Amino acid sequence: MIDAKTIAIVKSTIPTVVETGPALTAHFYQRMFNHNPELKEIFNMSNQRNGDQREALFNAICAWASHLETPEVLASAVEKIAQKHTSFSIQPAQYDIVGYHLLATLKEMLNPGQDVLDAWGKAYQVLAGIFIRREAAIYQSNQNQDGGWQGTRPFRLVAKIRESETITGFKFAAADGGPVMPYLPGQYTAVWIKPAGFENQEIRQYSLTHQPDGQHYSIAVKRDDKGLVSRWLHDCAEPGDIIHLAPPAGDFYLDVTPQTPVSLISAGTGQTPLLAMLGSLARGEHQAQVNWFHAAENGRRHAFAGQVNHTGAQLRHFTQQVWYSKPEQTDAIETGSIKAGHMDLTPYISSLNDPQMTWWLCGPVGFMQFIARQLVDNGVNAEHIHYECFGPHKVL
Ligand SMILES: NC(=O)C1=CN([C@@H]2O[C@H](COP(=O)(O)OP(=O)(O)OC[C@H]3O[C@@H](n4cnc5c(N)ncnc54)[C@H](OP(=O)(O)O)[C@@H]3O)[C@@H](O)[C@H]2O)C=CC1
Repeated sequence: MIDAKTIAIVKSTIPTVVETGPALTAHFYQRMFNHNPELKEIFNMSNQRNGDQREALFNAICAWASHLETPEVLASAVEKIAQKHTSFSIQPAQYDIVGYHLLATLKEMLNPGQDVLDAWGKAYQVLAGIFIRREAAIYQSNQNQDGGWQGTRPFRLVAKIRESETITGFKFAAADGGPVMPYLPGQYTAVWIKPAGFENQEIRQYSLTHQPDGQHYSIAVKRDDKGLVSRWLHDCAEPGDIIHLAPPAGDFYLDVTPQTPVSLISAGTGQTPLLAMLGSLARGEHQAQVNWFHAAENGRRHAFAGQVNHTGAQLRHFTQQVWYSKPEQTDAIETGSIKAGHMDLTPYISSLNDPQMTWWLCGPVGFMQFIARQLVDNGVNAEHIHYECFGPHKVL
């Protein structure tokens, strides 16, 4: 609980902090990486370069400062971040480092006086305590599961499967040959790598694409010409290689009754968490309607078509529609379920808009905004729309 005086002081300084925003976060990160360069092994340095990480930290701090009296409003945001932190194996001592540099940054940039620094210090300690306790609980729960572990565990790459021109699947088994803990459909693992030639260790989250089998984890990765980790996985990783993985985590997972209708809506590699959801619906012999809507550039870039057809065929009530934004002559447009152009759900929403329908979105943020707008404009209850942004979270 934070006392009223502290809340009043922190709140009174929010406008100054917002005004100084980008300069403040730039100073903070520069300071922290200068003094504690070991943190470069944990932070995604690509997100540092494009500013996403800075924006995310700044937004999180402002959200916290604005809701000091009602922290429960931030419960789902806290859970999302805590889950992600566990895949980075964040430890309590790292909160002390961040807190130290945060206060030093406020002092150096704003020189607001000791009362203000003390108030921000107290508010930060409370927030850090919430994360530390939640993350400790997740670590403990992972450790206690059959096949669970804390931190990272060496896995052997057992298969590398080309799923489209740009997307490749990677299947891993624990290097010790032991079982691996289950996960919920939609959760991710994190890949930890530092191959020769990398300046820092890099950690990236990838959604788990298949059903838990107690022995393997499968992910799928789009090769990004500028992406350090995706290029390494595509171009260098070979079956037999040892790669370290974090335990599965994430708060975006399918949690529905067998009677709940489900629409899974994705673009590009955004389909990866939804593939696991589709698989779990088939495995659970889902009673209600299941719809698969997917956008890809063209047939060469349309991954997992076979897996979706195969899984969909096991479902009692299944429909599928696919859109190609840049179709090629060889693509069978307007035959079967493939259309040209961007995804347009308008013709489907009214027929699908069972009040119980749940909508699960994953893809580029702009795509999810585009689809969420179509849904909401056509009367879908926003509370039935679930989505995930990889990288720092955005509100649709
Ligand atoms: N668990 C998670 O949260 C995961 C999230 N992702 C995210 O999913 C995204 C996948 O990206 P990627 O595979 O590169 O997708 P692409 O850029 O290849 O896009 C796939 C399709 O979506 C269309 N599209 C993209 N943006 C829009 C838009 N604003 N409105 C309408 N249609 C759009 C594209 O059309 P066009 O050709 O016109 O661009 C294309 O047809 C990434 O942002 C990634 O971070 C991926 C995996 C897991």
